[in-house]
Amino acid sequence: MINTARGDRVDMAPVTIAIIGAGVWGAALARLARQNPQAIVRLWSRRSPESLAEAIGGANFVLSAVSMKGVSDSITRLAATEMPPSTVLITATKGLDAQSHQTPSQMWHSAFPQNPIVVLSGPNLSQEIEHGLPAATVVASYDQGAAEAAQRLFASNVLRVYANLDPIGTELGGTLKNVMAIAAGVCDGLQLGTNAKAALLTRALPEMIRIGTHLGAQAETFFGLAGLGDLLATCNSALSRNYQVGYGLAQGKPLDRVLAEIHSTVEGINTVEVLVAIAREQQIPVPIARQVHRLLHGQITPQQAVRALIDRDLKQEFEDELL
Ligand SMILES: NC(=O)C1=CN([C@@H]2O[C@H](COP(=O)(O)OP(=O)(O)OC[C@H]3O[C@@H](n4cnc5c(N)ncnc54)[C@H](OP(=O)(O)O)[C@@H]3O)[C@@H](O)[C@H]2O)C=CC1
Ligand SMILES: O=C(CO)COP(=O)(O)O
Repeated sequence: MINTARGDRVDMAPVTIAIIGAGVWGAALARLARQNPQAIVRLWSRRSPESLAEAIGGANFVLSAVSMKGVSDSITRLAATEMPPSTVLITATKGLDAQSHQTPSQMWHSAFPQNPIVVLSGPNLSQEIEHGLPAATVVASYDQGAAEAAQRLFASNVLRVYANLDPIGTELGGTLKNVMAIAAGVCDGLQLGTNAKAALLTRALPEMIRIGTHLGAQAETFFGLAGLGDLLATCNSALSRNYQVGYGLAQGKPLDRVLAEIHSTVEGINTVEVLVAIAREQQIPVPIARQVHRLLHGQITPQQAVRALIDRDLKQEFEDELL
C-alpha cells in the first residue's frame, strides 16, 4: 500500500509528465497533475509551436488524452521520437479502434512493447474536475510499479487514485459505458422515470461485462470505479456528451444537429459500431447497445427502442450472466 498523504510528497523525486492532446480532458488532467508540487507538467497538441520530441524530452510519463480517432496518429508521431523504454505511457482515451477493435492500451503496447503502459479511467467528468470538485479515478497496469508511480503522481486533495492490475477492464468500463450513456439520455429525455432508469443501468452492467470479459477484462473490475462508477456518473449527468446525444434524440432532433450543438468528442457513436460488430460475430447478447445502434442509424425512433427492450422474450434474470 502506498501512503499518498500530501505530506509524503516531500519524499517524492521531481517527475516530468508530457500530456499529448490539449482537449478538455487533456487540459483537466494537466490541472490535476499540477496539484503535485513535484510534477513538471507539459501539455502538447498537434497545434503546439514546439515539436513533440521537445515536449517529451526527459519526461518520466507520457500521457495520451487524445480522442480515439487521434490514437493512431499520436502513436505514429511518438514512434518518430526517441522515447526511451523506461518512459511510462499512460492512456486516458475511452474508445475502441474501428478497424482492429483493439483498445487504446493494446495499440500503445503493440507500438511500444518495452514501455510500461498504464490506463487512467474513472468517473471523471472534465467540467467538474475543472471546477476543482473532488473525484476518484483508477490507474491500472500489468506493471504494478508503473501503476503506483502514476498513483503517486496524480493523488491530491481533490483526487483519490486507486491502482489495479486490470488495464483492459479499467479501459473497457470507461469505453462501454458511453454507449449506455446514450441510452440513459434517451430515457431521461423521454421522461421515463426513475424505475425505468434503474432498470436500464442495472441491465447495462451485465451487457458491459459480457463484452468486456470476452475482450479480456476481469468481471469484478466492472463493479469498481471504472465500471459502475463511471456508468453512474455518465448516465446521470447532463455534462456527459454521450448522454446529451441520447437526450437530444429523445427530443426529436436529428443526430447531425445534436452533434453540431455538442461540437466535441462523443466516443459512444464509434464505440457502439465496434461493440455491435463484436456482439454479432461472437453471438453475445447486447440488447441495449443494439437499440442504441439502430437509433443512431435512424432505423427506429426513441419510443420504438424502448418498446423493443420491453418486448424481448421473457428470461431468468441471471441465466446467461458470466458472473
Ligand atoms: N471530457 C471528459 O470528461 C473525459 C474524456 N475522456 C476521454 O478523453 C478523450 C479525449 O476527450 P476530450 O478531451 O473530452 O475531447 P476533445 O474533443 O476536447 O479533445 C480531443 C483531443 O483529441 C485530439 N485529437 C483528435 N484527433 C487527433 C489526431 N488525429 N492527432 C492528434 N490529436 C488528435 C484533439 O487535438 P486537437 O485539439 O489538435 O484537435 C484534442 O486534443 C476521449 O476518448 C474521451 O472519451 C475521458 C474522461 C473524461
Ligand atoms: O468519460 C466521461 C466521464 O467519466 C466523459 O463522458 P462524455 O464523453 O460522455 O462527456
